[in-house]
Amino acid sequence: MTALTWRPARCWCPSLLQIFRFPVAQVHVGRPTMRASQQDFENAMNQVKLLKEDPGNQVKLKLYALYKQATDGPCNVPKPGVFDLVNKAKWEAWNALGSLPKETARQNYVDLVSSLSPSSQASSQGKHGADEKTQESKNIVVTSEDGITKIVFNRPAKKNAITFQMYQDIILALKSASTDNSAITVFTGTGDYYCSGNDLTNFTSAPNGMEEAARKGAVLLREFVNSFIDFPKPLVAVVNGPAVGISVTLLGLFDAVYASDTATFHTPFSQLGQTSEACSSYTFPKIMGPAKATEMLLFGKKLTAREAWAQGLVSEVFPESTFEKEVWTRLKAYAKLPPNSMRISKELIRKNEKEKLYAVNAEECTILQAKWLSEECVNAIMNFVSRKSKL
Ligand SMILES: CCCCCCCCCC/C=C\CC(=O)SCCNC(=O)CCNC(=O)[C@H](O)C(C)(C)COP(=O)(O)OP(=O)(O)OC[C@H]1O[C@@H](n2cnc3c(N)ncnc32)[C@H](O)[C@@H]1OP(=O)(O)O
Repeated sequence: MTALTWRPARCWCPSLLQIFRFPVAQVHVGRPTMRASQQDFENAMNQVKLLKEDPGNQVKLKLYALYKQATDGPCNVPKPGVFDLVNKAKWEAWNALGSLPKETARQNYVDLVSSLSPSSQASSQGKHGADEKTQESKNIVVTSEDGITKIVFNRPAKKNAITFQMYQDIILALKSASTDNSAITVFTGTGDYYCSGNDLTNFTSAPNGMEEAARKGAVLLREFVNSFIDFPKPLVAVVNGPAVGISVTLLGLFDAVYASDTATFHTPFSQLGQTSEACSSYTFPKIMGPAKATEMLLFGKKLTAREAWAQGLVSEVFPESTFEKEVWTRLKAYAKLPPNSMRISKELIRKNEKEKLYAVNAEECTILQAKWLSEECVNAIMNFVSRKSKL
């Protein structure tokens, strides 16, 4: 990205003023601890003007994005042209905040400004030292180190099944990672599983009835998958063990997938009375051809890591004994590549597909919303919950 000029307190460049007015320490994943008042927000804006050191382009972009979100709400202007690099980067940073509420943006802005004390400025300028923990919720852990933001499914006692809260945490983690200092973002799992897919008990607690739960589930799923479609940096899956359901279908939206030879890939949607999601009804036939996609998505055929590699879903398979070492060594090297080149190349690959992906996602969610209310699905889930069936 073209360097964004930093002018300390007394010599503001009017054309860049908007960028520097509104620092964002970090986009909090999880709930803000308190609400910032308008006065806190204005104080923070004044504090920014007093910063003596340039906080770096990434922080300036975050400041800009949070300011716009806090004042104007979600991004509502057309995207600048591909060669208008600075305005495009600003637009992307703002747009990446999606529907983040104004109050949350204001709070994040205030938090960011207060974090830009001399001691915290080093990390916000991308000087990666020791492991910099950016977010931790119980079941999704996010860390950033060596130019890599790592998002970890961390619920090994339940084979990393994804709860309703985890979907929301991942959406926020991706938003934050899209504008942090890292070059690439990686998903992996704790324990023997990569992820066992949707937590099937998500369907069993519906205080306002199943129809309402299914409606909310479809809205959440659509936003969740869109956050993968839109993610601007290289997105890599380090599949450390078996993957089930939505954790498999999402792989079609990743840029690279590295698998241990202990990994398996299983999408038992028909067995569960459900249908495909995460755009897999489009990406899987495209990746592996319709005949192989049918075996997975309709018949629930489980693939070994090598089969998944042969069908183009996995980039490379490593022996379990050397998996972690080899993969992370490679990823650290990739993370040193010029980040903007990688982003732009990804954009070139993704941009012709985006409208199609949004449309497929929307349709899959509508169909699933109805399927979740079907007898086939309810019975399958009840059988799992009452321990009558397993994959
Ligand atoms: C209406 C509201 C909707 C809201 C939904 C929001 C969006 C959803 C969108 C996505 C929809 C669906 C896509 C999918 O992902 S479908 C795939 C779902 N996954 C499964 O069917 C896997 C079920 N699990 C198993 O079959 C087995 O557990 C296993 C993974 C094969 C592992 O077997 P194991 O013998 O090695 O281990 P096990 O003892 O069974 O598991 C240990 C404990 O973990 C619990 N657990 C495992 N997976 C899940 C899961 N997916 N959901 C909930 N719990 C899971 C298991 O119950 C054990 O718990 P406990 O020790 O007995 O307490």
